[in-house]
Amino acid sequence: MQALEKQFHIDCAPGDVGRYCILPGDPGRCASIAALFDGGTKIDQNREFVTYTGTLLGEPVSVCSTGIGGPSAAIAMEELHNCGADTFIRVGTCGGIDLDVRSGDIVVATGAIRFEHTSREYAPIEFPAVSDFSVAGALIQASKAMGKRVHSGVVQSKDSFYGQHSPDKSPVSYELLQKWESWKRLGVKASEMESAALFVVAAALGVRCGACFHVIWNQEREAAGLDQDMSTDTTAAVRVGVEALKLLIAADKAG
Ligand SMILES: O=P(O)(O)O[C@H]1O[C@H](CO)[C@@H](O)[C@H]1O
Ligand SMILES: O=c1cc[nH]c(=O)[nH]1
Repeated sequence: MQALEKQFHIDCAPGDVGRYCILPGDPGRCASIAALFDGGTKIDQNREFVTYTGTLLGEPVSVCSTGIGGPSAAIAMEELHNCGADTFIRVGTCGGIDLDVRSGDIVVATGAIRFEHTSREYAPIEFPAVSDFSVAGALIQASKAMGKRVHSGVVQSKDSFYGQHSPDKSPVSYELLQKWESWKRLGVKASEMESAALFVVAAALGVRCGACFHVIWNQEREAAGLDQDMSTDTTAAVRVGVEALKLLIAADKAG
């Protein structure tokens, strides 16, 4: 399809969004992210895609929700790119896998397991889903500056939320359970749903993408009888994403 002026899903056109974009999954997170921009104002809302634009350090920046899963995340990234964006930070939630990852911590993805199908329509499975190095570095630096407990490493991206949480109910439980055991033994930090698609689409488009997450819970800590609360306040992860964007803007301005 030819690139339209007004993009088919996000309903934005070139000039509506900044070069720098934050991508939450949840549309309900957009207003609070835009509140951290200077002059953040709502541009449009269509389906799961809610877009605001403002500035940070004088540079136009946007937030656009992706909805849940790789297909809609890939659409958001492609259409934002068509409007001029080239630097993306996913700010999401995740469930911890590694026992050291606790509720309320921050996870920064260095790479993502491609246990989803969207990325296969952009690159052969041998191609790794990796975060942009400078974006991951900015996210780790911002987390530490805020005094947060932060973990960096590989996350698992999947298509089925309940395949993670109720694998026994699935007719393919044999595969879900065996691979989950592999993720644990390989030191995978957490599970979420969009990063693999975003990292691979970013590679296909030649743009930068990183991701940070608020840890809601850790089912492995619960299974091991370790302390385990539920944490739903994503404020810190949102601030990490915005502060990281400022670090990237400042570095880009410095050349
Ligand atoms: O909180 P968000 O960004 O949506 O991220 C996580 O939460 C959703 C599942 O509850 C999935 O989208 C997963 O990746
Ligand atoms: O456990 C979780 C929490 C958030 N998102 C997921 O995909 N899994």
